[in-house]
Amino acid sequence: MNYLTNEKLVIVGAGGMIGSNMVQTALTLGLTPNICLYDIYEPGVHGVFDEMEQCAFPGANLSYTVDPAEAFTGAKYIISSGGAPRKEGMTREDLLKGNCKIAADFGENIKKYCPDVKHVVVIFNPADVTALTALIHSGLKPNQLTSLAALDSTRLQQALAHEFGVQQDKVTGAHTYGGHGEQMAVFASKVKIDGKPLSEMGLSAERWEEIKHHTVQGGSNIIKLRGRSSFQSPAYNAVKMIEAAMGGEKFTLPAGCYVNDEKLGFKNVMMAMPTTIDATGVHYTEPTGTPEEMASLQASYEHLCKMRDEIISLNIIPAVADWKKDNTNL
Ligand SMILES: O=C(O)C[C@H](O)C(=O)O
Repeated sequence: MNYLTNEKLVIVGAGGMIGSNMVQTALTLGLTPNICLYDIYEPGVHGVFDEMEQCAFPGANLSYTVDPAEAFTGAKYIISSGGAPRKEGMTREDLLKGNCKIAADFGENIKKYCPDVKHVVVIFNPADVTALTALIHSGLKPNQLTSLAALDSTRLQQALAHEFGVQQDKVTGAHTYGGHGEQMAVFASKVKIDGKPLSEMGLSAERWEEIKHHTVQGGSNIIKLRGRSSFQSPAYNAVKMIEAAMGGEKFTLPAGCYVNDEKLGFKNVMMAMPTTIDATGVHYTEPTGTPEEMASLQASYEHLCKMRDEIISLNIIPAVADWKKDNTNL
């Protein structure tokens, strides 16, 4: 097996459904043989470790631990699904306080044990705010950390593919920006169906609203269908982001990234933007769209600011001016 790199990848929350899927996907895609499975629940992570070894991936060099020092030391790439998942009837934001505290500890562990880590992906909810929390506590540079949001774009792509009876990869430009929550901004203006602009496909305004709703409710729909929150699609998307950061196939779906941009008017938040992830990290470009789309992005941004300010008021992250003193990269 030719792996992309030999550097250490740590999967946080490896004993859970998302975590175990990430381990398997990373090995199947041949990212690195050196994967450390970390979780606080020993039997769970031990069980996943045993199963992964029993898959007998050629050349794999797996380890598992419940000790953060052992897990993080020497890590060059980390994906964390280490927060609580939501249950039916909850929004992602109901997890804000508990999961942001977990994200703060996660960031501190990075600072303490692996400050030279290359790229980190945070995918537990509300992902934009947990990722911001981890970034602030870790001391990493903004282009070294991304969060889950791409899933909303693949859901939009899926819905449009079904609508027009085309293969999913024939739908391009189906992107959502802003937060990975009820206030995400779903953009239509760049969508093409098999090369033809969506505006020329005869989609009614009413049907577009339904597709938008399906996209926004994508995570809740999985919970209704499966009785638990999604795990295969976030796992796959997260591993693809790390693959890109390792120098593999570029990741071009909108990922959550840190934005502090006077010109764009988006300041001190993590949000989904038009992004590319490659071996140099995550890079964003300016989102463009119709006035309505830009207004929905502005509303999504303002909502993210409110969540950020809530965790500042809970002392989980410092006030903006203070976090900039602690992490001059931001
Ligand atoms: O919706 C969830 O709770 C999980 C994830 O964020 C998703 O979008 O599927």
